[in-house]
Amino acid sequence: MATIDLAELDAVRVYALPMRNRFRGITVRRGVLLSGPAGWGEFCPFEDYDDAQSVPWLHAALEACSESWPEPVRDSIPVNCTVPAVPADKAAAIVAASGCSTAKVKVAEPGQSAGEDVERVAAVRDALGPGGAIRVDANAAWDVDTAVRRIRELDKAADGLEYVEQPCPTIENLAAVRRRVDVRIAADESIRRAEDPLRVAVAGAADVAVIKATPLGGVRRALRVAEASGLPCVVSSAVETSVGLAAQLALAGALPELPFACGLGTMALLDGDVVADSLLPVQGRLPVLRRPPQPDPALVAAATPTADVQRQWLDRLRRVNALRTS
Ligand SMILES: O=C(O)CCC(=O)C1=CC=C[C@@H](O)[C@@H]1C(=O)O
Ligand SMILES: [Mg+2]
Repeated sequence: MATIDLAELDAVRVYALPMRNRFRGITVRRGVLLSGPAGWGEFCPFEDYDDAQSVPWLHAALEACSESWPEPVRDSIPVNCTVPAVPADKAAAIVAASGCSTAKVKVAEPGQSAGEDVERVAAVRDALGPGGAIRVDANAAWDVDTAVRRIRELDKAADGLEYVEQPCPTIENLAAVRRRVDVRIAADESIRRAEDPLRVAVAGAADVAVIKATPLGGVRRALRVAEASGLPCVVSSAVETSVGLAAQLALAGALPELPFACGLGTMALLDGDVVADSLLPVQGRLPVLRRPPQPDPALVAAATPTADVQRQWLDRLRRVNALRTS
């Protein structure tokens, strides 16, 4: 891969943006924007990722800075709105404000009950109307028997689920659940963290692959994973700013087939952005850009965290880069 060295970058800017609701246990999203000859990239591994796990995230950022993206085969992408594990009335308001006809609903949040999930999903169905599609994401929280029970309940509350994303932790668990329910199974963490993503397809564990350019090492690498999976793919974000999200849209734009809406409506989860023309869905779609959007200096300045946080992220960037090049 023809990536450049950190020393060759034109600019490095740390950002911190608040989340509108707690999501994946976080309330502030942080990362680093990098500028190179091809434009801007974003390095934003979640803070629970160690340095080795963060290496592909840096590959993704440097790809955006130093290479053009593959030729797209479509110019806009249908996206889902993402509903965090919020109370039912708030969930309905998020769906109504989104303009999207597909919603992805977080379920199985630690500390919440099965009843809260059912209420949230039912409220989302009311807000979407009968024509919309609902998918749920359990982030590997259930064992096989619990998954089978909960999926049946949620399928009923949703009046039909499009798919359930990562109900259980292991590929073997996913395969077992898939044999016992009628709802499609999508693999997310199993692909992101698996040594060999192909195993998911091989084990017959999933109907859909959730593919993320940012944690998989960039658009080109993610395209190879998508192809190797042999499954229909949904591109989903890693809750980047519009800079990193543009790479995910480039991936969605370049996939030969795109049978489902993608999980890329996530700018709505962040309270703010670093670019002026934020990639917020319009009538449920986002454009495929040919190059990353340019950050707005005033917005970057407004999102700049304390000197301590900047130092932590620049240290992290240097450590991960040392691993990348070793
Ligand atoms: O797919 C979407 O609708 C939005 C992205 C999303 O849900 C996620 C992004 C980043 C981290 C994850 O916990 C989460 C997911 O599990 O898919
Ligand atoms: Mg997921």
